Amino acid sequence: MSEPILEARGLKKYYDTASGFMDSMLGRSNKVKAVDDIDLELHEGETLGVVGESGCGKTTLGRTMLRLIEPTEGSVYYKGQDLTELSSSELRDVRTDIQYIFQDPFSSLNPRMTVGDIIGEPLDIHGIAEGQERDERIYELLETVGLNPSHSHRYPHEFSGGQRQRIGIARALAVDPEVIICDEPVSALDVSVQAQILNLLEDLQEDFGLSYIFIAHDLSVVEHISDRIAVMYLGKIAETGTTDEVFEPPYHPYAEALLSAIPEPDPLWDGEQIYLSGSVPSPIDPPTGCRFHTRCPRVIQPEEYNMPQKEWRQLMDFKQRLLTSDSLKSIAQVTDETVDLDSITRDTLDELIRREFDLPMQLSDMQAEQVISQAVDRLTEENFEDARALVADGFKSPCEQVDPELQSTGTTHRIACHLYDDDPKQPGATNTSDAVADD
Ligand SMILES: Nc1ncnc2c1ncn2[C@@H]1O[C@H](COP(=O)(O)OP(=O)(O)OP(=O)(O)O)[C@@H](O)[C@H]1O
Repeated sequence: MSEPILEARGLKKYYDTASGFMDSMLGRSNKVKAVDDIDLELHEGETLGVVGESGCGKTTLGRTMLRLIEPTEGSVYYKGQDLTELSSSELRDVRTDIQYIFQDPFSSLNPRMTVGDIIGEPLDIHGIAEGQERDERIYELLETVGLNPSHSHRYPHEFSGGQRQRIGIARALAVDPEVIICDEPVSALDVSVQAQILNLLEDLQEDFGLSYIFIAHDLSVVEHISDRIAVMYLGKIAETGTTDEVFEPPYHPYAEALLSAIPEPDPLWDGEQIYLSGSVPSPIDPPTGCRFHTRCPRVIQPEEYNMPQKEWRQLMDFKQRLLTSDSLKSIAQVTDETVDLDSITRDTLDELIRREFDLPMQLSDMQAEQVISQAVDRLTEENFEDARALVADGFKSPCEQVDPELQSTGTTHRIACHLYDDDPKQPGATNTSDAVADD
């Protein structure tokens, strides 16, 4: 493969959320780890899809790569030149080579400017064309993106969503870029219009030899347009590879869940839909070890346990709830007003908890049964501290302990998951075939 045209190395963006003067004075700040140590490569002429749920850091990554947002740490190389070291005037020159297309085609276009001036603005800023030449370039760009050149005097509100996104694309093309970072360019559009914009982007790539980073929250959108895909979770890359590699086993359990959520029957996916427990944790205080362990359907059991995977996942959910709740009501999610939690018997509480977490009255593993049983004893006494200590110690996954590195599982395929650790001393070490068969 050719040298990367655009490359991120150890890229981090932490947002400071200190809320006021006192916070800053006292050094109290919570950092939102939006992008946390990412390596990424874009090769010439290719499309790299970047996928993940809302809030996982995709936009921050895209904007940091263009230095629209200053990175906290790390480097971004464009044709080998470190963009993080450039002065603002040097950066302005490079910005003609790397352009950005925004998600919302309406709010990203100035409503008081005609379409001609919107597209002409980058030509003016970079001194590319003026007068007659400028007008001709604008007409040519409108035609290139499938719009009528005679509409150049119209305003953005006179166009449909899809047409506005075409205007955004024409504006990006105006400076004759080499790379375009497309940030969810079709998410705000109807499905039928989405296909037209994707086709247009593909045609433009072929005609002008463009390279794209294509950001989306949905794998089905990037599936057809991407040569390679990077799956992001909570500021990190969970899996990366060619589109075929990402759509075929072995999977990162998060990528597998995203694949299973693709709405229509997908020719590349024939598994069942996987439902993830809980919601995406806060990037201010991400989970220890593997960030996905709090929701992972395949979170690894400690060596001493042997129970069905679903049971272990439910126990981990119980643990998380207990560690973050301070009342029996919130632990067992009691909504029934007739249940008096102040005088609840041990057996009733036991039943409520097991029902809430879909656990059998007797766990399949005796050692684990002992832990939950003792925890319920402590909870009946409202001794939350001891109950928490019991589950924190008794239900500890190897996945919580070490942050997994991205490791090769194929020529260009890499997964950051302890299921695929080769080093037997590492937590959760199993070989790949065991990991798949185990599921
Ligand atoms: N300026 C900011 N200050 C503080 N936190 C921010 C800022 N911008 C984004 N964040 C936080 O950083 C995290 C990543 O946000 P980002 O917008 O990059 O994610 P995303 O994957 O693009 O999400 P979406 O698809 O919803 O745009 C989120 O938790 C978000 O709340």
